[in-house]
Amino acid sequence: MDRIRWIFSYINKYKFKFTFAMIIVLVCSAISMINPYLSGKLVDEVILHGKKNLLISILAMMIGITLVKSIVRYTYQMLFERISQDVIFEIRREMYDKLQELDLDYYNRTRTGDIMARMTGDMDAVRHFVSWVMYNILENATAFICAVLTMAVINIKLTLLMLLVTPFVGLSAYMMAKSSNPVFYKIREKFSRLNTVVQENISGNRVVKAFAKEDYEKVKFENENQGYMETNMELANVTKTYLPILNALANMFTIVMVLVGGILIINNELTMGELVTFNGLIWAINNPMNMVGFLINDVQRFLASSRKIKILISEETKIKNPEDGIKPERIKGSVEFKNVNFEYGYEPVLKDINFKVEQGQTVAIFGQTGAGKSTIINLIERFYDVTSGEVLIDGINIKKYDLEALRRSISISMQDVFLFSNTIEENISYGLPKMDEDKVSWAAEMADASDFIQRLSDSYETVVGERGVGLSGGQKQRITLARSIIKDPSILILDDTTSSLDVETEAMIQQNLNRVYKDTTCFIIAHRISSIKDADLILVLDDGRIVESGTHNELLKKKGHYYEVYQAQYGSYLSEEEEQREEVQ
Ligand SMILES: Nc1ncnc2c1ncn2[C@@H]1O[C@H](COP(=O)(O)OP(=O)(O)OP(=O)(O)O)[C@@H](O)[C@H]1O
Repeated sequence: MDRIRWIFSYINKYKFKFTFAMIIVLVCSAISMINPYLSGKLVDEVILHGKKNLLISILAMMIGITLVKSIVRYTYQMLFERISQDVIFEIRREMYDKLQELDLDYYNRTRTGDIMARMTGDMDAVRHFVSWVMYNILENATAFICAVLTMAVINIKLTLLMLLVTPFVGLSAYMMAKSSNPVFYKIREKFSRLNTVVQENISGNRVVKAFAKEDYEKVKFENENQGYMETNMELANVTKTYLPILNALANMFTIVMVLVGGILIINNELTMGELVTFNGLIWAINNPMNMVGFLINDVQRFLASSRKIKILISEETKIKNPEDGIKPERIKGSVEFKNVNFEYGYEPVLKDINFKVEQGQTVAIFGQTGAGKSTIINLIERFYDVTSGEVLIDGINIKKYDLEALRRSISISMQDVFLFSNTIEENISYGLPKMDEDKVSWAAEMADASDFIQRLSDSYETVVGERGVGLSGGQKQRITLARSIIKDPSILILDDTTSSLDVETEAMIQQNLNRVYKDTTCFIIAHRISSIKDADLILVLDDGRIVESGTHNELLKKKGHYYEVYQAQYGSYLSEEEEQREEVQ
């Protein structure tokens, strides 16, 4: 019931259109009674009593009624279709808005295939319900009621005897609904799994090919496909059991009508014309019985799909955007972590992190993989909230900033490079209010990407990503770097952004950044000492703790973890340099 209430909360916006559509369904059902009634009159008055003068007018009325009925039916079908499209448009928009609002935590625990299933198959089930199932239920119910009333007026005895079959239809329909209900939820789940397998196979296509695992993938798909098919067969079996019963019961109406109607005619309790009217109305009794099985299935499909959509729409994001959050013209860029602890689940990932960076400084975060470097960045971007402690930007807790204003001031070039399947120009200027070609080529130059972009067949107009040319890892990194640079951020974060670049290119990019972004606070995560040695502050992270911090020279003097890595990376070159330094000292 809550899902019916839910869909009506959308339909209510079109309540005048919807009420009008319902009224004309009722009108259509009512006028559908006229032709069978006229057929009866034709038999009784024209054929049996020879009133030939009535023939033309009765036939003209029947043609007129058929025409009016067709127009009214067409009108309400179009109205329901229109309402369903409007409702779906609204739900789809709400779902998409919600997807934009949801935080990383949601995406970490939700399969992409499942989200896609909600946006496609589930939405279609809801559309079908509003555009077709609803008016069919209404049409069949009103036609049934009108027919029963008309029949009752003509002959109550025959009507009541025919209606004796109805409780059996109701019972069978109830049993069918009860048996098919769980199967629809299973089908919905299987469909989502099938979607996930396909989506992951396409996204991970290179891995599949590199490992020559096409056959393995085929088997994986085959299993899901088989599971989906079997669950659909389970539904077919339920339908197969009950549909013949419902059809047989529907035919019982005709049998009772012919049998009892015949006896009543013999007893002069019914005229031949009245039996013809009953016969003309029998479709309105039979049809709902024949349709009830299909309609039950469609309603169940709607219930299963709308549940999934409703869950997504009512999903709560953990990262709350404060009401009246601070929206500074421009954030300056000082960053402070005060006693920060953080865990994704139950395992602590960051432990008692304390550091302060002034505006314009460069901070490097250094440490083994899994030490928690990207997590620190996630907290600055407020992708997650700290478990305890505070992250301050310009001395203010980041939870007090308006999320959009905060993220607008921070630019991040991520570890996982992602390009949209669009032109390079669009990728670099992503999200900017208006395209500025000069700015795009300036950003590309800063990221040392302009040379290779100009060598591409369509230069900045080259389409990359899914349908476009393939780019090397370093080229993609440089495009994403240009995308971060063009934003003119207060805080620039380079999360392993230059790992695919050679040392000279990396040095050149860093010089460019130092020259142009003097006032921008810069966070660099890198594994190469050469990438971070000029930083104002280097934080050495180990198992979620800052174990050392200082400048390159200070850390070397400490002869701790940083020094060990330095030695490992520079080897014999290092010993010579040290000797020279000692000689100078
Ligand atoms: N979304 C997540 N859910 C649960 N645990 C996570 C999540 N992201 C990271 N972790 C865990 O948190 C720890 C720190 O991860 P993080 O990505 O910050 O490390 P990192 O130092 O950046 O590593 P790398 O250099 O490999 O990128 C790891 O143990 C990782 O398994």
